[in-house]
Amino acid sequence: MPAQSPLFTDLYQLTMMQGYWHHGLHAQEAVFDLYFRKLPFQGGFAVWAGLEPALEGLEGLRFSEDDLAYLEELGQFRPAFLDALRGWRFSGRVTAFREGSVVFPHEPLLTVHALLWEAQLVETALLNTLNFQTLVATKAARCVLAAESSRYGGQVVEFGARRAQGPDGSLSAARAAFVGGAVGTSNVEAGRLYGLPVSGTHAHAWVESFPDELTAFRAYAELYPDSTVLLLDTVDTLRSGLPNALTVARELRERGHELRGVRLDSGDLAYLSCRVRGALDEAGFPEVKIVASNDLSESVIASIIAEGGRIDTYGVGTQLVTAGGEGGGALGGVFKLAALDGVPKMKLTGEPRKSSLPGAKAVWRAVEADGSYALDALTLGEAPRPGDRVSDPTNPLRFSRLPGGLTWRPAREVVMEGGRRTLAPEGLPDLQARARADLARLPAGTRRMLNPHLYRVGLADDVAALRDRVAEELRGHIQP
Ligand SMILES: Nc1ncnc2c1ncn2[C@@H]1O[C@H](COP(=O)(O)OP(=O)(O)OP(=O)(O)O)[C@@H](O)[C@H]1O
Ligand SMILES: O=P(O)(O)OC[C@H]1O[C@H](OP(=O)(O)OP(=O)(O)O)[C@H](O)[C@@H]1O
Ligand SMILES: O=C(O)c1cccnc1
Repeated sequence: MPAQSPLFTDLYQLTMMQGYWHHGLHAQEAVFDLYFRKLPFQGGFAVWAGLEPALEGLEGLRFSEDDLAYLEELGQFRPAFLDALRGWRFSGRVTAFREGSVVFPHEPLLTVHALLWEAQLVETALLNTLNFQTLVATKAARCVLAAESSRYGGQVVEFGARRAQGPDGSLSAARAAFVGGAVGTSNVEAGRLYGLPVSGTHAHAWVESFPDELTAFRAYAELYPDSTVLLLDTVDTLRSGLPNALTVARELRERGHELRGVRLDSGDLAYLSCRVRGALDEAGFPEVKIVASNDLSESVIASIIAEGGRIDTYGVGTQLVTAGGEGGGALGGVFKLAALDGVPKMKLTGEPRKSSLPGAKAVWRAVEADGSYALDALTLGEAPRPGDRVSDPTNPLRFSRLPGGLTWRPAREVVMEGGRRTLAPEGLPDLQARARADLARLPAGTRRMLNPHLYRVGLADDVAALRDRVAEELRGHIQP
């Protein structure tokens, strides 16, 4: 959900805001870039998500009288500054990748051109929304790529509400998982809020609440004759759940209905799914789907498929909504000042990996003749040309010359002007479709889970030269 309160920010943004205002610096034209330095999950790509809620949040940002009263209570804010916040709104321009695009480290994913005090305030909420949703959309895309690698096909449903980082974490994870390719969620409120398909089966407690498993299965099927998915493992998957499900499937058919599916929730899911598939097919129920759950992740899904598993739908909870696994947990996106009143700015710092790129930059994506993506490049404006040199953002010693035969497209567009969205809100199915199409355009090695090929983002010489010049100027201030 968008964080629309202007108090959803770190205190220091507000204290700096007051400081800029106090010193008459607040109305300088600032340029801030939002980017991350490292791909999550040791993967080869990220799926950019959260832009819609982020823009919605920016557009609606206002200080209410309650907000101002609370700030006054904190005792650090002067009445004249609080007065200046009355009627304040975000009036900047935002340039960004379209939501659902595949994105890579070191490229500005979103750039804010705004008055310094406006841009400073919105850092926290922008990073909160975009870091988390990009992380979860990426995790979902990884699970979906794994599921779809089966020759029988496979889909992913988000099951994580009970294990998510709080109610708001669960809702935005459900949204982001859908952008990344999940077909729906078990979270009904997420379904309502975002218009996502909701689906589900039943729990062990249902079976335990009846005298025996068959009675429980029959009772559920009676109530939901066209959408029943029976959980097989409360007693014993193969020796009780499966035969009872077959009995119910036959009884439903006699009444003119079909059992929708069965769910496996423990044991060796590859082995069990093969046994269950075989039994269902043999009994004349090839259309009954097999759902699996139990601490699934992209690597477990890939393993089940490599073992010949026959699962149609993977219900992924904890690992998806908490974006677990190596290199997961959080996306380290940052928001860095790149220019102020036209003067390029950068952070140098003791750790070269963490220095930022000064100047207002354009991001370009090179497309091969067959439509696949070749590399991205940052310039100070112009499209890259064949023969231009591009260097690795973290290592100037690694550079190459751009080949010909590529079509260079601006990777981003203006999505907000004067604090108002210029891009009509896009539907979530469109965002999911964009993610799917973009992933398909990546070199296959970049989509690989293990040791993926690293997609190249290069700095054009104008960007690298500006960085070196600003860095040199900053070093000039270092005390001998
Ligand atoms: N064929 C498989 N290949 C790889 N991993 C699997 C396979 N089958 C299941 N797993 C995964 O192995 C892990 C452990 O499975 P197991 O059934 O032992 O879980 P458990 O948590 O001990 O069982 P329960 O949920 O009944 O307590 C789970 O993450 C599950 O998704
Ligand atoms: O495992 P996740 O990916 O988080 O997916 C959701 C899990 O939630 C349910 O389990 P439940 O809460 O009943 O716990 P249990 O299966 O561990 O007993 C369901 O049966 C799944 O196993
Ligand atoms: O519908 C289900 O089967 C479900 C939903 C949430 C978590 N575990 C299972």
